[in-house]
Amino acid sequence: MSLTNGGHLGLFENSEARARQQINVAWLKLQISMLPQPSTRPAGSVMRALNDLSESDSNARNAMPPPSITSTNGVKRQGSNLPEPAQKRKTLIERAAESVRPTSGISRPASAAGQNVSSTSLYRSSSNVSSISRTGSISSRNTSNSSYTGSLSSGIRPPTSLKSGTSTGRPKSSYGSNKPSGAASRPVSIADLQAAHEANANKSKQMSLPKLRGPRSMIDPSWNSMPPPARPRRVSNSGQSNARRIPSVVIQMRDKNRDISLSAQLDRLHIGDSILEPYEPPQTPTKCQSPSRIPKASPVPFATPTIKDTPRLKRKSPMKMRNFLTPHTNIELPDPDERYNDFKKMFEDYKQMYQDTQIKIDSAREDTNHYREKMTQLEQERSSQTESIITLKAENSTLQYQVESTEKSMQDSNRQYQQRLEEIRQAHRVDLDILRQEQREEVEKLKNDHKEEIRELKQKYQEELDQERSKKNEALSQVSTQGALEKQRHQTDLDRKDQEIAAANLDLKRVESMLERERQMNNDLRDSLKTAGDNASRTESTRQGLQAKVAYLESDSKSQSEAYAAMEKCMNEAIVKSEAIEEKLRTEEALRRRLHNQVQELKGNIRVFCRVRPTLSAEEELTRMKFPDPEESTEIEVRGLDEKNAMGKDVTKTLPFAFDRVFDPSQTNDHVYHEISQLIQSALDGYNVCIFAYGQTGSGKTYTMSSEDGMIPRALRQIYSTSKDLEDRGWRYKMEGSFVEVYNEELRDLLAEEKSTKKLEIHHDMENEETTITNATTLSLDNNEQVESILAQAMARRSVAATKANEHSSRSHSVFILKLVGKNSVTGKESKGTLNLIDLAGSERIKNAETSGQRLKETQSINRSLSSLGDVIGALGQGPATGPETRLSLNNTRESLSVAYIPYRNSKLTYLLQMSLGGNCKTLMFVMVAPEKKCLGETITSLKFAEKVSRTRVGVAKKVK
Ligand SMILES: Nc1ncnc2c1ncn2[C@@H]1O[C@H](COP(=O)(O)OP(=O)(O)OP(=O)(O)O)[C@@H](O)[C@H]1O
Repeated sequence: MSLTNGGHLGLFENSEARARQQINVAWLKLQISMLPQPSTRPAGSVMRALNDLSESDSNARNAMPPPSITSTNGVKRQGSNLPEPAQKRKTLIERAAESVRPTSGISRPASAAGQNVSSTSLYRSSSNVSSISRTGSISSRNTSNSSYTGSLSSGIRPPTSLKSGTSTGRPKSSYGSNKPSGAASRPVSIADLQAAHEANANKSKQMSLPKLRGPRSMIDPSWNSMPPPARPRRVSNSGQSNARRIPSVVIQMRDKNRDISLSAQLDRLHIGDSILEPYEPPQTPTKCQSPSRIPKASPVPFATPTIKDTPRLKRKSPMKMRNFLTPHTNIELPDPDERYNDFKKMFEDYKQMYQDTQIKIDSAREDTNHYREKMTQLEQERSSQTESIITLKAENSTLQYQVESTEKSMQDSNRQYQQRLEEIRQAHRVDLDILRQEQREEVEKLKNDHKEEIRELKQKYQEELDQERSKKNEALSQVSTQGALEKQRHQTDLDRKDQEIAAANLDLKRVESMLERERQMNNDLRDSLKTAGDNASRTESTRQGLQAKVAYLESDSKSQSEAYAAMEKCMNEAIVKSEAIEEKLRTEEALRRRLHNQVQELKGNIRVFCRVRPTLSAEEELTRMKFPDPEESTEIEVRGLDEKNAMGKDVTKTLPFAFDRVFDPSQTNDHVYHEISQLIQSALDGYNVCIFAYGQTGSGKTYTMSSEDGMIPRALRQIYSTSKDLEDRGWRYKMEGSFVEVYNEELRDLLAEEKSTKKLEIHHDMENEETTITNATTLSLDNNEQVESILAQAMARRSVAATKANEHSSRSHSVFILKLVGKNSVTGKESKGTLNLIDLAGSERIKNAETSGQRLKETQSINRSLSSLGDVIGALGQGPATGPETRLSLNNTRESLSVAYIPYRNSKLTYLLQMSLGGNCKTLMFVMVAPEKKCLGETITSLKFAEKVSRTRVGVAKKVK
């Protein structure tokens, strides 16, 4: 739409511009044609001007650069292609007036040459205007062209700067066109003027005015580039001359400001040898007022020549008036006839020029009419274009309105759609909320139902579970009760079976021993029987002989009496032999006991066994120990503490120890007891046997002595069993046991009632070599059940005592004393032995123990008693070991003190064990060793003490009387 409008407008403006240019050119031609023809030079000037115009026209047509090319002075036109802001549309007349409106460049004074020669100035001025107009035409043409090509730059007009460059737009063919404007100050000589006039005259001859006329302007494209009617610049009349005043022809244009006076121009002609005045530019630039209307052909634009400007010329150059001709001027005047002829010729020229001009006017009138027609057509076209534009604008407005209404309706519909959408969304949201609420309620309801169901199910299952559990519990309790009963019954049966087995074993052993004895006796009896058989056979033969004798005696009574006496003699001899055999058997039993005792004596009266318990924790660091003789098992090597030798080097010694027997950690209580069982037998044989365990706390003393399979229970069982075996040989034993402890140098009864406050005291019967503890509870070991009872009670008391005195459980020496009194009913012999099984308190260094108060007292007491034990053993080893003498000397006589002093009274423990230590008793010491390295110090101390004891020889044990 805009393109079409632009195209229409551009076309219209082009037409308008062309019309205006045509009018201007016609107007110019008309003016030129109306000019009075000078006789010679002016005509030349006019012709030159027309020729310039033609050349300008030609130049414009032929050498006109494209719209974007530079102007004639080489300066590129600026902004010719730039769109101008929209302007108020003007009428064709106004535009025509604008195109001829003089610019500053136009009003600029012409060159000096133009100023000095009026005609030249006029035509050059015309040329200038023509060039300006051509420039304008260029602009118009450019506009026209751009209207077709650019179609958006229809309103582009030549920039003012281009218009102002009139000096640059001067045609090259114009007079002085090759001169720079700055050279205008040079005075022009008459010779120059004449040369110029002649040149113009020659050109005017070549010039054909009719070429400007004719309908060519309508069909020739170059006509479009014709300049607008150039308005002759008002030439100032400043050019004064001291020459004679010559009536000048003034061409008065419609605008009197633009009067061009030929007379003034003629005044500038140099007459004679007068000095030509330099051109003086007008004080104020001449304004070329554009006609508000297209000039009509009717008014006569020319005025009659006047000379009214002459005084003004005089007035402007008062100084030069002195050079005017005066009656006194001595100047040789030219010939009047010649001057007349010149004037006449000039007149003819003017006349001719007038006629030509008249012809031109006519032609111009025709052109004007033609232009008017054209104008009318153009006006019609314009109006039609305007109407079409209006129509198009209306259509555009309608379309815009439709577009706006459509957009508005679209916006409305969109808004309605949005509203509808929002309503739908709102409704959807509401529905969704309702649905959500319903679903939430439903879910809640379902949850509640499920919870209720779950709760009911839980309750139901819980009840069932409880019932099932109660049933199970009942069944379990029944089963457990039955199991417990069954277990108890089984345990009872088991115990009974064990007892039966033990009894059976004992019986078996007893039977075996009895069998052995019976076998022996049988053998003896067989021997006796054999002897008796022999005797009987002999007796029988004797009897038979006697019977024969009786028979003979009957026949001979004397011979019978002699046979009876022989038989009686044989019988008496058999009885004697049998008695001799029994005596021999008793003698052999005594020999066995003696040999057994000798074996024990060979082993030593104080023997030392070493036992290393196994480690109780795998994380503990152990002492490096070696058992170098696994077969004999009598040595042990202990890697000692780190020490520094004399050189200051770290030295770790390996300490070897040798004992009667060494038990490594793998050895059990069974292995240990097997080694001491012969010693237990000695107690039955009437010896005092003392077995004690020595060692630091936690080294395994109680485990070895008092545990269920320890030495005490095993000893009791063996003693009871052996005593029963000896019954077959006539021995009857009475066994009484007591269990005491020595705590802080006090005796406590472990078998007494809990609330017993009886004080225990030790009494030695040196005559009977018997030790008694007053107020101590003694349990009799008369049968197998009693043995187990004593063991159980002793262990219970021991545990009760340990529990009761837990704070001093390892702080006391426990002593189990079993007295064995036997009597052989056959031989009538008696034996008294005592078995002392002692679990000593743990040896402990005070500096290692956190001891204070009661604890310190306990430790001191323990250490003192242990030290006394060592002293006693050491004294026994150093003494004469005479046995009874020693005891007697210790207890009864001061004289014997010199023999040996055994410090039994230094502690309750040694005093209690006085009868069990020394030459007439068999002593076995267990040195218990803990394998942990943290116990290494105590271990070495214990081993050294045990080694000292082991080296002690206390004489030969004797049977207690
Ligand atoms: N040969 C062993 N085999 C297995 N465990 C043992 C052995 N010897 C000792 N023990 C264990 O070592 C721990 C300490 O032993 P026990 O109580 O006999 O030492 P103790 O020397 O009597 O101590 P205390 O002097 O404090 O009474 C016990 O738990 C015991 O069972």
